Amino acid sequence: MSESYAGKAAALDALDELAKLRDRFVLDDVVYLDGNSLGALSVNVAGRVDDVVRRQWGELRIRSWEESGWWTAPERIGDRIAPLVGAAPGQIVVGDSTSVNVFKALVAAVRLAGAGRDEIVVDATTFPSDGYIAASAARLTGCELRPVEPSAVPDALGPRTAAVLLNHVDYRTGRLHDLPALTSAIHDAGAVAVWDLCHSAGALPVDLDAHGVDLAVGCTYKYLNGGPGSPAYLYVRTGLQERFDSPLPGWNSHTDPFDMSAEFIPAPGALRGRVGTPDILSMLALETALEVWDGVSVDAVRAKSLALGDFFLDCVAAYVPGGRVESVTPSAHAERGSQVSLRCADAGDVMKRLIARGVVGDFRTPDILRFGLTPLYVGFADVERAARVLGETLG
Ligand SMILES: Cc1ncc(COP(=O)(O)O)c(C=O)c1O
Ligand SMILES: Nc1c(O)cccc1C(=O)C[C@H](N)C(=O)O
Repeated sequence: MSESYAGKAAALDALDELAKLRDRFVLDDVVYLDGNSLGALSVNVAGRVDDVVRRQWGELRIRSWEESGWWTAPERIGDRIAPLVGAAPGQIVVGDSTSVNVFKALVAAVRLAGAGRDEIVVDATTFPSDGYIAASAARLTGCELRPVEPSAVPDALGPRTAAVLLNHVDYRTGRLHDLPALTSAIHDAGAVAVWDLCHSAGALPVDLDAHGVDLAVGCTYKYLNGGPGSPAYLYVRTGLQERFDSPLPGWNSHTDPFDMSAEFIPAPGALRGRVGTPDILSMLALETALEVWDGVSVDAVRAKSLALGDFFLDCVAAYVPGGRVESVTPSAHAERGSQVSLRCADAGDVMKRLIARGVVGDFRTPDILRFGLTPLYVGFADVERAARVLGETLG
């Protein structure tokens, strides 16, 4: 049986048009299925960081803010991310962590919603940071916080709803939520839609502009491979930019930072989503990491991601003794992100054993084995091996 799945994997890899992209990354013979936590290093990054450190910083020093394009990096790199999430230029700035951008977006969303709306709806299954920040944002803005399962959000909306914070893909189960339908329901209720794209950007089409999303945030260290702690991003739809009132106005959000005036006059457009001095080393590493996307279509990435997920699940069904694992990731393509999550007894120990045998995924409490599928560098033979080693580990 193992040979037949190995044979199928080889045939699928031979037909895979994205397979050649693997050479753009620094990889070894480990099966790396943790790109949904930390994406792999792309080959161009080390040289760029070396140049930024030695020449731009070491030799040009302060001149680099202008001459090396440091000052405009947040919006320039935002525009580089924009096509990957279906956004026209001028709507994304890069900087700060996702958590900080969730705070900016959510408080700004409540301010955009206006008087009389005093309720924040938050995804009840959310990644913890978003939940903690939503609770704090609610206290700060005098709103009530309502945690609601994403599928129940339409029924929970009402005239009091100011803002809704949702995850596009659930970090634990890999479930993809219906962004177009939920955004539309939120708008019908007169509220502002804020989406967290951490687990979807770079893995599947998001189409922010087409679906009229108001505000969005995401990290860049997962499917965008920006590196550990690489800066996050904030999307502010063009039509809302002039009313976007950031709860963190810093000198970099000002229309004329070097005016150093006591009065705050927000920068035009998405730039007002900036706060303080950008983290240049991480930001320029990210800019270089994004070069791997040159000539790559997000639709092709999505098609491969789904095929990898289907094949992995087939291999798991074939190799893993019955009843030892249960997929909590929906099988329907329209409901699946780019990971497969398996519920498993002793999942923490099982993952340690997999990692010791060269299959790297991760464990999420209480009982989830998480396998991230990054189509830019994961192949069908990788997922066949992962399932085989899982079967041997549990056998
Ligand atoms: C969905 C989601 N939101 C927010 C975060 C937090 O991101 P950060 O650590 O960049 O603040 C993460 C991951 O850490 C995440 O998966
Ligand atoms: N940001 C991370 C980190 O610095 C260390 C380990 C993991 C992470 C993560 O991103 C976790 C991730 N958001 C998750 O989906 O679980």
